[in-house]
Parts: sequence; structure tokens; C-alpha cells
Amino acid sequence: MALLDVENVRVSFGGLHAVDGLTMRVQPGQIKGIIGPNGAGKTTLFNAIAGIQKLSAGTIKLQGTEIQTLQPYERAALGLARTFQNLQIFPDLSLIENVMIGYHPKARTGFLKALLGLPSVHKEEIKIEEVAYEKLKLMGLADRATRLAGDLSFGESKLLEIARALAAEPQILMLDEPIAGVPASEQAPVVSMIQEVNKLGVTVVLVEHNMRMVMSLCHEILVMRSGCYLAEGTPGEISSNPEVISAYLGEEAVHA
Ligand SMILES: Nc1ncnc2c1ncn2[C@@H]1O[C@H](COP(=O)(O)OP(=O)(O)OP(=O)(O)O)[C@@H](O)[C@H]1O
Repeated sequence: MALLDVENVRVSFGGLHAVDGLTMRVQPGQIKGIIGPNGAGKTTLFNAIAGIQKLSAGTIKLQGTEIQTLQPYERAALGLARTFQNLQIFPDLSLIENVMIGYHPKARTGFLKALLGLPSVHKEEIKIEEVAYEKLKLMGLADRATRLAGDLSFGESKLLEIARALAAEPQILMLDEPIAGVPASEQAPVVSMIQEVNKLGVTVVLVEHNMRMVMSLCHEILVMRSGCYLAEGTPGEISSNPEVISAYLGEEAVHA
């Protein structure tokens, strides 16, 4: 069974079908890339899976359970975490505080319990801090756990976002253009951290314009054009597919 099963999904804005009957499966353990020319519908599909874009038709299943009507936080609690194209970190909080926020879909402490300061609350706080520290360590940021997030470089901030997404211990990590805007010198660490996370068993789905990165990182790639499925396959199959090449012709140098 696929871990994520996107079936005949349509997202319409008025008369425009930004995603038009798309089907995609993500197998456990994969790094799956979604690519396509500008306006192909990648971001819309990504947002539909994460739950911030309502479907006009179709189903999305996570481990066989339909999730398309669930709120983003409910999907997160079921194991779907995401990062954003634009940084969503809190610069005035420490690195560890930023990551601890990512644990909340799993947290069991309600407002009342927290207010009463029950021992179970303290125990959970310690656990959340431990998990957050572990994720920072994985991203190579543990030595700066108490520093302000605003002091990080852009590439490091991207790693912090990944650490925060991992705090909920997701099964699927969805990355929206993980190296967009990251200077060339800082891209390699982000790519190798994504590989590390995947080696630990987290399935990854990413949208990215940088073809070199997509081709080197992904096990399988889905290509979209005008909201529809164009092709799917390994990086080798995709880069030699004549339809894919022609879809990109006119797109300046395939953003490479
Ligand atoms: N909120 C919206 N309202 C109306 N149209 C939208 C909206 N969001 C996206 N679209 C349109 O849907 C189509 C797909 O857009 P989308 O951003 O998903 O494509 P994309 O493949 O992510 O493009 P890019 O690579 O440029 O980010 C485009 O024609 C876009 O103008």
C-alpha cells in the first residue's frame, strides 16, 4: 500500500483547474519530487495535500485513511509535516523554542492542565525539549540551541525549519522549495540533511525548481503540466523523456 495516495484530485479557482484530475502515489521510504514548468500546479497540489487548499474533487489517503476533509493540524497529527517556501521561523525565539513549537500536533497537554501545572505537564515539557534537541542535533544546530533563530544564516534557517517539522516525528515530510533563495555555498548541507532524514525512515515529498538538486536527490519524480500528470519515473527516465523536455522548452534553461 502506498503511504500517500492522491487520486483524481482537482483544485479549481473559478474556471481554472490549477490541478486537473491528478493521481500520484508516494511509496514508504521514497524521496519524491514534483516538478513542472511555471504555473503547472505544483504548489496548489502541495497545499492540497497539506490541507491548506480545499479540493474540488478527488481523494487523498494517508496510509489508507482519507484525509482530504481534515484540517492541516489533524493531518499533522496523523504524520504529515511540511515546511514553507518562505521562512516561517520566529526570529526572536531560540532555536530550541522554534523546534519545540513543531511538537504541538503530538502534545497531550491541554490548556487547563498547563494552567494547573500538573506533574504530567512538566514531564511532557521535558520530553518535548529532548525531542527538539535531538532534531537540532540531526540538523547540526544543537551547539546553538539557545541562540536566537534570527541570528542564523538563510541556509541554517531552512535546516531549522526542517528540524521543527521533524519534531512531530512525521512519516512524511513535505518540503516546499527547500533550497529556494539559499546561496549556492549553503545548498549542499540542506541536500545532505534531507538525505539523512530520509535514511532515518522519513518519506520525503518535495517541490523544487532546481533541477540539479531534484535529479540528484529524488528516487522518483512526477512531472506536471497545466495541472495534469505529464510523466513519472526515475531521474534518468525523466531527464530523457522527450515530452518532459518539450514541456520545458521555452522555460529558460530549466532553472538549472
Ligand atoms: N489562489 C489562486 N487563485 C487563482 N488562481 C490561482 C491561485 N493559486 C494559483 N492559481 C493559478 O493556478 C495555476 C497553478 O499555480 P501554482 O502556483 O500551483 O503553479 P506552480 O507549478 O506551483 O507554479 P510556480 O512554479 O510558478 O510556483 C496558475 O495558473 C496560477 O495562476
